[in-house]
Amino acid sequence: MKTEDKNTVPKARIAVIGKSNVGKSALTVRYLTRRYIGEYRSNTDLLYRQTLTINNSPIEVEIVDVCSCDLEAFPEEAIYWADAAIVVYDITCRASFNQATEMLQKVLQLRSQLPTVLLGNKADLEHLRKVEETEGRTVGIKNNCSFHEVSVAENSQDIYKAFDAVLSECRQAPQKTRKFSVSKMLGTLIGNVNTKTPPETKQGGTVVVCHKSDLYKSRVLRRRQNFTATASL
Ligand SMILES: Nc1nc2c(ncn2[C@@H]2O[C@H](COP(=O)(O)OP(=O)(O)OP(=O)(O)O)[C@@H](O)[C@H]2O)c(=O)[nH]1
Repeated sequence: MKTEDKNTVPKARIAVIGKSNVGKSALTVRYLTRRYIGEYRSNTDLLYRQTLTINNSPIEVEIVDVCSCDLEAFPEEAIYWADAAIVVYDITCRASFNQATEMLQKVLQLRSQLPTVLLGNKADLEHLRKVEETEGRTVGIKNNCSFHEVSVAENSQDIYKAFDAVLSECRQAPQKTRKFSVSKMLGTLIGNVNTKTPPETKQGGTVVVCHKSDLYKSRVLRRRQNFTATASL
């Protein structure tokens, strides 16, 4: 987490990763907007930015929703970029669980102290379940990270608990040295070399649509604002 000085709002970055179609975009949008949007275009990474209040204190949160379209490659840059990771699988898809398990291990190899959560999504589809809850819990325990089964569709309260807990952990973590600042990177992402922050929307959030391979090189392809209104995301 980055804190620039006493008066600035602390910042935290979360990478949401997992196999394609597990519900990463739905999860991120649900957490930030409380809304469920069923269908998303999914050929780009999305960077969300919003100021939230956690434990009565503001925190500026950036969440990268990593697109899984590129042969399911491990999103290493996102993990180096992040202050926390949320690894998602779909309880109706064994392959997504296997991939989440591998991803979790890789995350912790690269960043052993990174606050990490394992989420088994689509818990509403009990009749299609292929992964038992105990299996997820066991992987969580083995990797020393918290675990929840959730349904983004049904607005499980554990979604908020998981994000809020990881953000609280970020806030408590000592500041780490960054290769580049959040504001500078975002400023560059939106094509503003003066590093001014993008205008806030009424809901206080912005979403930046980024090309997967260019996100961490700070090159923007397109910008959207007011993501709560862009239901086609
Ligand atoms: N039944 C059910 N469907 C869900 C849930 N969460 C997401 N979905 C659906 O799962 C599909 C994939 O959701 P996305 O959010 O696009 O998944 P993603 O992981 O971002 O997919 P990629 O962008 O391909 O990586 C969509 O049809 C969602 O409506 C859930 O909790 N329950």
